[in-house]
This record gives sequence, C-alpha cells and structure tokens, in this order.
Amino acid sequence: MLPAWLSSADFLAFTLANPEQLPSDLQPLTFQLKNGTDCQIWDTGIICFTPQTYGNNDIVLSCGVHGNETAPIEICAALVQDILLERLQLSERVLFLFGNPPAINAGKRELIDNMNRFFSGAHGISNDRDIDAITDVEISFEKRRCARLEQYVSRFYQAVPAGRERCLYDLHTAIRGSQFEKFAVYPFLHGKPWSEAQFSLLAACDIPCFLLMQTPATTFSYYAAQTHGAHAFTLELGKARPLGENDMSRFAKVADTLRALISGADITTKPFVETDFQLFEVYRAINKQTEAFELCFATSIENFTQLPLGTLLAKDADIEYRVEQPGEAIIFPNANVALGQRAMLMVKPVSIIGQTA
Ligand SMILES: O=C(O)CCC(=O)N[C@@H](CCC(=O)O)C(=O)O
Ligand SMILES: [Zn+2]
Repeated sequence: MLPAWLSSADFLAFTLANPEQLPSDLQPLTFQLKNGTDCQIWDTGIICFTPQTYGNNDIVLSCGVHGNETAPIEICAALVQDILLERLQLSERVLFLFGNPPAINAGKRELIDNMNRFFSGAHGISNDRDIDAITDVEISFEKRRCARLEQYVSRFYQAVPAGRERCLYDLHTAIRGSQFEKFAVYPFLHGKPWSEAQFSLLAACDIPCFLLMQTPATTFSYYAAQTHGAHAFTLELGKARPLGENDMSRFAKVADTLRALISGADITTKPFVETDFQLFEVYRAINKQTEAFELCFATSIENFTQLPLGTLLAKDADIEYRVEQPGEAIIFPNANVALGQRAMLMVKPVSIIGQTA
C-alpha cells in the first residue's frame, strides 16, 4: 500500500517539494505494494524497488544530475509512477535516482557545482564523515549529494551476493543540438573489452552512436564502471528543454526498452556488428584554463560537426585551439564551466574490431 503522503504516486512531485531532504516526520519510508514489490525511499529523489522474485540484473537508472536536462526526468518519473501504481511489474531490482532536485526546481544545470564532475571521491568527502553534519558553507549541497549517490549505489549493489550483473544508465540531454540526436558516452574501461550486449541493448533504445572515452573521469558513469564493475553509460537524449516541453515521442524507444529491461519483457536486439554503429573515440579534451576562455564558433553549430582542418575552435588567453586532424568533430562545447574543467571534447571515428566481447 502506498503511504498517504505518496498516494498520488507522483514521486517526482514529492521529490521536488522536498528538494534537499525528506521531511523528518515521514512514515513509513519502506512499504510493500500489493504485488509484493518492496519499496524503500532512501533519501529525497532516491527510491529502491525489490520485486518478490528477481533476476540477475541490478539496475540503476539516474536522471537530473543536471537539473535542466528534463526529458530523462520525465522518463524516470513515468517509470516510477507506473511501478507504484502496479501498472509495471518489475522482474529486476531497480534503484532510481533523481540527482539534483534543487537544480531541477531552478531549471538549471547546477546551482554551485556541476555534479557530474565530483564522483569517484572528487567531492572530497571521506567515507568516515557524517555527510549530514557538513554545512553548505564547508561543502556545497551538490558535492555532498555526489557522496550520497556513491553511498546509495554501493548500498544497492552490495545488498545482494556478488557475481550478479550490474548496470547504471545515467540519463542526460545535451546543451546544444546534435547531428546524432541520441548518443551514449562509454566510460574508459582500462583495457577491458567493450560489451557487445550493451551496444545491442542501447541500439534497441535507438542509440547507435557512442563516444568511447580513453581516460578516467569524475563522472557518475565512470564511477559506476570503475568502482562497481557496472556496465555504465551516460545517455544523451536530445537537447535540453524545460520540464513538460519535451517531445517524448522522440524518446519512446528509450523509455520502452528501459521498461522492458526492468520488467523482463522481450527486447528485440540485433547481434553486434560494428558497421551498424557510429563509434567515436574521444581524442582530446580541451579544458578551460582562464576566465578569458571563449569558443570561436556559433552556438548553432551542433555536436559532431566536423570543421575544416586548421579552424580556430577556441581561445584561452594566449592559447589557440584549432582542428588538428581531418575528421575531428566537436562535442559538448561549453565556455561556461569552472576553471580547470572540460570545455569541449574532440572526437574522431574509430574501429574497435577485436576489442569487444
Ligand atoms: O551538452 C553538453 O555540453 C553537456 C551534456 C552533458 O551533461 N554531458 C555529460 C557527459 C558525461 C560523460 O562524459 O560521461 C557531462 O558533461 O557531464
Ligand atoms: Zn548532463
């Protein structure tokens, strides 16, 4: 039975009404649906579902790590609501995370710190500290939330015996338009093979385009892959628009495939054949070094655009960044980042034949 305070089954609305923490008098935080699914609310925006019988996959679905990336928030909110209303019977354990509720309320990517730059301990909070005792003055809400998300993901994966299949799909949208509307960032695997099953699954989500990272990162997906051995991805779903203004039909295959994944419904996948995909390696990252950093092309230029060799891409005080290689394309250009953070990635097509399993 749903508790009275969640009787509308609108977990997103409840989260946004309590953006920083759960009300202290809330009871119960653990309840069971009539179909036997155990529901636990661990924190604001964090809900863990365990069906009575479940398969071998432990699945984390996250959204709203950037507050203005709303299509993913709508996808996850609809899935959670359908689970709570028993319109969707789970066949796997699932943890949903709505990453940054205050930023979602503000319609902003971040309030103080970009959460997707402070995982894998980059938040600076050691494991033995009580996060609740840390104030905003000392460490921002967003860094504290990163530390908490790490704890929740660890708790979720470690609550069951080892040896099960772990996945984490961190749903985002890009700031600007993209020549490939939907694409995935595959975190650096330190030489491990890229997963053919995951390529096929994400192709079923209508995501045939991948950026293969070549270095460690402080993103959520890299954290899950590296720390927990999860199949983890950042999924980029279209261009950021205000909540309620997304054309959700463009993401129907993502929503339907995720729904099937967590409920054990059939998913039609094709065996991995590299030529069915657009694969890019992230060839270099351009980091903002000074406040003078500026991009030298129009905001209308889309992700994956290839500019002619020698084109001036960005200036940073006396440094000039130009297109260095034929086929290089721009990804995630953003001058409005903190000093030291990446302001653009450069990618080029790559083949990974023989490096998949
Ligand atoms: O469009 C943009 O500039 C950013 C979209 C976005 O938030 N992308 C993620 C990618 C994370 C990764 O590299 O796995 C980010 O920048 O955090
Ligand atoms: Zn994002």
